[in-house]
Amino acid sequence: MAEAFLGLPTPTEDSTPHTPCHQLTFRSPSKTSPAVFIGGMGGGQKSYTTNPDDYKLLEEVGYGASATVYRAIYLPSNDVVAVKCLDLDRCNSNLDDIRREAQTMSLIDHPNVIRAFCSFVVKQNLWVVMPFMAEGSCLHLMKTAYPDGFEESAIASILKETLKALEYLHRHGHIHRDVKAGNILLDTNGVIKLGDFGVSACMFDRGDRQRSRNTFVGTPCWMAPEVLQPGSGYDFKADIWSFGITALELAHGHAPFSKYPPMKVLLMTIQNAPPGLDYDRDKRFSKSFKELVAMCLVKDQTKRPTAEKLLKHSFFKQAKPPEVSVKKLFNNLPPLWHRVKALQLKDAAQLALKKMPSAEQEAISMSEYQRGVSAWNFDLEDLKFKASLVQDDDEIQDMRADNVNSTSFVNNDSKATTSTSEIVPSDDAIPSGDIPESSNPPDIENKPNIITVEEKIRNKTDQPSTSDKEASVQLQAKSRILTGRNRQTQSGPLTPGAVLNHSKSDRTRALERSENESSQAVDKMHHQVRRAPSFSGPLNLPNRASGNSLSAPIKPSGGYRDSLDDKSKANLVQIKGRFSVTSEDLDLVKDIPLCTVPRRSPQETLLRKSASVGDWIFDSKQPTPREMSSSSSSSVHNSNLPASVLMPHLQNLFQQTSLQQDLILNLLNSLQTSEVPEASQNGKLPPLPRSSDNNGSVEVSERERLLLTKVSELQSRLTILTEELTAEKSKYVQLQQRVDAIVSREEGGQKSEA
Ligand SMILES: Nc1ncnc2c1ncn2[C@@H]1O[C@H](COP(=O)(O)OP(=O)(O)OP(=O)(O)O)[C@@H](O)[C@H]1O
Repeated sequence: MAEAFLGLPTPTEDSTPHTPCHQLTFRSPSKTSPAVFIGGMGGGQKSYTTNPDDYKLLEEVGYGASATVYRAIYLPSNDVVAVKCLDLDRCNSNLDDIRREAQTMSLIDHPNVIRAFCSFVVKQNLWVVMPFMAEGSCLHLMKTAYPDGFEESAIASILKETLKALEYLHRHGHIHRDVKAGNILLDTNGVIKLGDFGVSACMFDRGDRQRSRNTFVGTPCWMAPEVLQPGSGYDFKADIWSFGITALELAHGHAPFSKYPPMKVLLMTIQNAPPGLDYDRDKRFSKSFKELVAMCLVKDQTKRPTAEKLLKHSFFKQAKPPEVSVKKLFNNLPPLWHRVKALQLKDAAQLALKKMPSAEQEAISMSEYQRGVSAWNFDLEDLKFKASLVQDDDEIQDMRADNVNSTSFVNNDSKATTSTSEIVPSDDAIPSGDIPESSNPPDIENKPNIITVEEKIRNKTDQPSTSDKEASVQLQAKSRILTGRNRQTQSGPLTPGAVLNHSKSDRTRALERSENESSQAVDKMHHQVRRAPSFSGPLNLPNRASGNSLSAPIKPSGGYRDSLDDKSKANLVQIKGRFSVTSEDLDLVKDIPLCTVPRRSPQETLLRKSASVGDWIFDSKQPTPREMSSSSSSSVHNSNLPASVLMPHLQNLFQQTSLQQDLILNLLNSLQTSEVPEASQNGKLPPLPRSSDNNGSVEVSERERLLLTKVSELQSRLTILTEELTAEKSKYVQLQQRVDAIVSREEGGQKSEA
């Protein structure tokens, strides 16, 4: 099996649309060039074709950051399958990468890991055909019927099966990177499989993806600290951390820190003691369960046990077969698709509450978060910077209380210890570039998926919710029926351009949505949920990208060049680093505390306020004050122009210089009035923004260094300007006298002529 992961024999290309599905085939809608590449499927399985017409898509049973999952009928055999429709236009990976990952996914062969029967492309979607897990994910189940989590016997079974899956993947050199309740799938007979491994996880987790979607959305609740640490590598032990978080999620109905905004979650994960089960609050859980969780949630990844070792933990000795402990959880529940609809309605309602314009970005994050979707896509520096700006004392107080209550089982040496009653970052809780790289286990010979944090950061989401069971039962919406044929007629041929064409895809999906002939009201709400992250542009399928990149408003988050859409680019005035200014944003200059600075037109303004975080940018296209003053004065000196021309020019120069001086002074005042100048004069860094509980452990960010440098530059420029201004003033006075003399001379001459 290891060979299967590490390298595949080249499969034979198949160009017949209806051949049994041993291939991953990229197919054009016209079917004239059906086979672009081929994947494989292990022998001894049922055959599935790569012809989309052979699949009748029924109800939607799930959706995530990048995909929508449908229950479907495979018409040739009447088998019920799940078809995951992955949105390829969210992915900048080339087709070879996708093929490689799809091949890997199709070769997975373990009873606890979802495998792909086959995959093929329909328009800009990759369809992945896989077993249908009729009870959906643990997350959906909790949201529907167990908002406070499952009982321990069910948790033990679920975790044990999940751990078997992880042990298998790790043994074959793979990191799942998305272990969470939303990816633990359940079948009616109690079978448990870990999903979302392979195509979506791998193909999107490349640097390209991050480049295409640079703004953070979502929450890093499941992410291991080392994944969040710049410069520190991580390995399969990151999955063990996520597994521990998942254990807490199953126990409480939500992941730890899930009530906090993503930015805070990131800081808390890095700085706080690890979360855990509390001896008092979690009395219903056994000591061995608490110990297991504590073993997984050790910040030093080298001290986390392997999946193999964890499987031998005493907690799993008591685990019953899932048919006994898990199957009963589904009693009396409505069908999965009704539950999913109900959850979507609820999401829509919650999102509607968050539609305050000022909270748009937070609404995006929280919406995704509540839906339990995740993506590995945010800019860590941006995130940290935003996190450092979070000054919500109330929430920080909550955080303290929460940690006091919940973090009582801290284990840094694989031994249980009781935490103190306040947040005291342990050594390994302090972000540091010194965190040791974990040594790779000898049994993993190949790690194609091991990545560095600069390339990709894991981002996972969840939020507790109450039961939707009643609402689900009441739902009488008819099922939407979309056939592969219908879908296929809705867009042009598949080309690389089409695959990456964002707006086209969106339009296509909007058309697909409009096909829905049933349950109009429900779907309207549904669409609102889907659309929510975008806030503009065409209707989007659920995905995080829509919320955080191309169509998202750039003002609240600060846009990157890559994430600016065409419209934004058209208005672009200036981009410097992460700060961008559009023509619309120029008006924001009015936000400067202009106590002493007269309002000027944007064209005259040299320093502009960024739309993103109120930073300032110097417009290099415009002449610097020095250039202006020198050119002005030289033109005055060398000119034989008449006074009537010179005068306005000099007055303008004088006014501009004064304004610039005022502007710079004003800027300095607005920057930590007393601290910054002092610090810069002393050559020290100014104090950093801190959350109240970090004990001074926030890293000095590159941005802050840049800011300080900029302040120093401004100060020296101010000094120069002041000198120049003085010189100009005296020149002005002299010139004024000369002009007066010339004028009086001319007047005298005119009088004498008269
Ligand atoms: N084989 C399946 N059978 C039934 N339901 C499924 C199946 N696969 C996925 N689902 C449902 O669809 C949801 C989304 O699927 P999946 O997690 O694979 O999508 P995704 O876009 O990769 O999500 P994310 O990246 O947010 O985890 C799952 O949480 C689950 O509820």
